Amino acid sequence: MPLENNDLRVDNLIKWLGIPPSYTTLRLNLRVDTADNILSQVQQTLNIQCRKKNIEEFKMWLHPAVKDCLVIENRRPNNDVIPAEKEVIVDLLCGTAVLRGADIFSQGIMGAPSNMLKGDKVAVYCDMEGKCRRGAVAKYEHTKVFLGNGIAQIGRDDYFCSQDKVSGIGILMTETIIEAPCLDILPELVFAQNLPSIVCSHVLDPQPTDLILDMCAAPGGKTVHIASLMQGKGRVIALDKAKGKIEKIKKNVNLWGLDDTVSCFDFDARNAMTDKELVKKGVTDEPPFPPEAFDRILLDGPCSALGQRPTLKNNMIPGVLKSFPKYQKQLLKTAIELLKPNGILVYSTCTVTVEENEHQVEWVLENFPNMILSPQSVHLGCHGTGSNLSEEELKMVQRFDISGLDENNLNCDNDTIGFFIAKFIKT
Ligand SMILES: C[S@@+](CC[C@H](N)C(=O)[O-])C[C@H]1O[C@@H](n2cnc3c(N)ncnc32)[C@H](O)[C@@H]1O
Repeated sequence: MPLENNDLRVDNLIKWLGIPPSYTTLRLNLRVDTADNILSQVQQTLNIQCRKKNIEEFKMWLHPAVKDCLVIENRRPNNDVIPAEKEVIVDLLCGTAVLRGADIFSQGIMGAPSNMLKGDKVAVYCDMEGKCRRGAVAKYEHTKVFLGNGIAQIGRDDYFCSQDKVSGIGILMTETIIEAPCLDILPELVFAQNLPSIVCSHVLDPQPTDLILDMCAAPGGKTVHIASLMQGKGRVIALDKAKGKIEKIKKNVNLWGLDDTVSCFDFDARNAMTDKELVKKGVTDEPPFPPEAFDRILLDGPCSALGQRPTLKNNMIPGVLKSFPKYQKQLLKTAIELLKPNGILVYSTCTVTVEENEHQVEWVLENFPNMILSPQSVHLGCHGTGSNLSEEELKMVQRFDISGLDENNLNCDNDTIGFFIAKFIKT
């Protein structure tokens, strides 16, 4: 949509950030079955889910341009959902997941009335201020947002008073403001991932003989995708600075049977290149690595995440926001040093700021004359914006731009999260 005025674009951005995308996308494990067969298994599984919730079945189809992507259409029911009398409070994280189709796990319940019994219809609210104490009984009087109604799977006493650890689904969401499938299904066959993230690994275009570095890998969504596209051959090295997240990558790698080709390390990727001593000894198989060691590198690093949808509340403070570009440059510099000549670097973020996106591309082109900006083979997003990049260069980067979304022109390629992808070749 031609939104010339910047203020209008910001208003539009804020509006759409608060609303979840109208489509859910799943990445398919084509190493174990065909796309058509996986689609019918997903359909059967979700149809059972729909019958249980007494809602219409979801429409789904294979994405015409992304071979391992299944698209499911979410719904915004026309009739208003009237809140049930008994109120359950969940935290912000859980509330956001509900808007994208999740049911509520027992651990996600913060407050529930003393008379809540198994089978009761309850209204679920998200605690916007983080003030609800676990086990609260009284009606929550701080700011809360209604998410929909659900059916309690066990009574209040079983949640908060039982000696046994309670797990599993606590509230089955049956009447929601947005109807989206609950994606806790078929983990060996499908991985819930936003469309731009799926596109990102295709842009890297990993080849079976490659040695690939995934610099900021946790929880491993793209690591697993890259290794799958390499057909279980070659090698992927996955780094993440957060030690606690490495197990998550390993779990995802293991689920799709890719342990033999992926190695995971908790390591600060800014320090992933080493001195010349190790170079003399040849390529090491753990970090740090010698210069020019990798055929392809993905830098899907830390960012302000301002493209995530829905965002019910944003806690970003200016100081933190401003710190990202400098940090990303440190990672970019290391990535460029670690890349072989003719190697490919893909830089991506899930944020909308020009400083973390187009300006970083400008910085790479200005400071590393051996890096050439390259067109992207799956290009579903818009062109870049707001920088000194030439028209030609802006066309080569890919921006999933929610500030330009138009109610009357929504499709699975544009009604998704805000995301940015740039691809470089090292000469
Ligand atoms: C956007 S997330 C990555 C998502 C991941 N690529 C995926 O697709 O599942 C960014 C990650 O960067 C990690 N990180 C931040 N600074 C890092 C650093 N200096 N070195 C390695 N990882 C870092 C964070 O712990 C976080 O897990």
